[in-house]
Amino acid sequence: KEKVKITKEQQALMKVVVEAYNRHQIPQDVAKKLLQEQYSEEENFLLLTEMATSQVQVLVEFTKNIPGFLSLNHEDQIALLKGSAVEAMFLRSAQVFSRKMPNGHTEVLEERIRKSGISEEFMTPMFNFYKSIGELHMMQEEQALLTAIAILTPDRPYVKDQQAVERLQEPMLDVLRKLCVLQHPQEPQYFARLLGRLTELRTLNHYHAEMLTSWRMNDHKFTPLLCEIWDVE
Ligand SMILES: CCOC(=O)c1ccc(NC(=O)c2c3c(nn2-c2ccccc2)CCN(S(=O)(=O)c2cccs2)C3)cc1
Repeated sequence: KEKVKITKEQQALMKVVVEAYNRHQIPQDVAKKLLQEQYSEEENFLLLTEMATSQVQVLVEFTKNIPGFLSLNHEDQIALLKGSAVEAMFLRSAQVFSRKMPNGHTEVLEERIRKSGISEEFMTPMFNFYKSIGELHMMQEEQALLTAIAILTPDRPYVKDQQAVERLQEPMLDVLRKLCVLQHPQEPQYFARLLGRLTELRTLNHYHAEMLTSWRMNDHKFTPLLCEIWDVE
């Protein structure tokens, strides 16, 4: 049984990624608003738009701190951000949702999101994903690395130099694999389960695209940043 050991460089890489990941959380006032007063469907939608917009800003800051990302070809940097924006938001949403919130808060939050004008057929896969992430009880290191791995997916549309992206993604996969072995010795398949969530996450891209179309039908407005990153309007 080879002794799994995280090297000094891998420790350093993990530290940079986790610190960048933790630097931004949902602005407390916004999250509080989502949990408090009664809101109309319209106001819930606006709150989610506000939160999703701040999430994109956070995603860009986080991504810039991924070692090596800024040395990628500029067009490829944009292609990776646009290709992973929805997945990164739902990964982050799942972590917010499954965080030990004071009991009752999760239900209220779920209620708000259900009453925000999002079509029903999108809700089920979204909440199933939140629950499947919650069941993993991921450590913050695992959450941060998994988000970086999702962003550094080489086969996003329009990425030209896929090898350069693979060279950044591989060290992340390697340290996450070692971390899973060390943190979950009784669960040899834990790493595989984490990567399986990335596959489930890709299906949410499809649902999200459908959702955007349905919103545009009943002319819901998004912020310029969301329109830019989601390629709408
Ligand atoms: C500053 C750092 O920001 C964060 O950490 C952060 C984390 C999570 C979120 N999440 C969300 O905005 C969000 C959305 C949904 N749920 N949900 C959510 C919020 C809290 C907990 C769990 C889930 C469904 C629809 N989308 S949407 O983008 O399609 C949308 C629909 C309508 C207009 S925009 C958004 C935002 C910021």
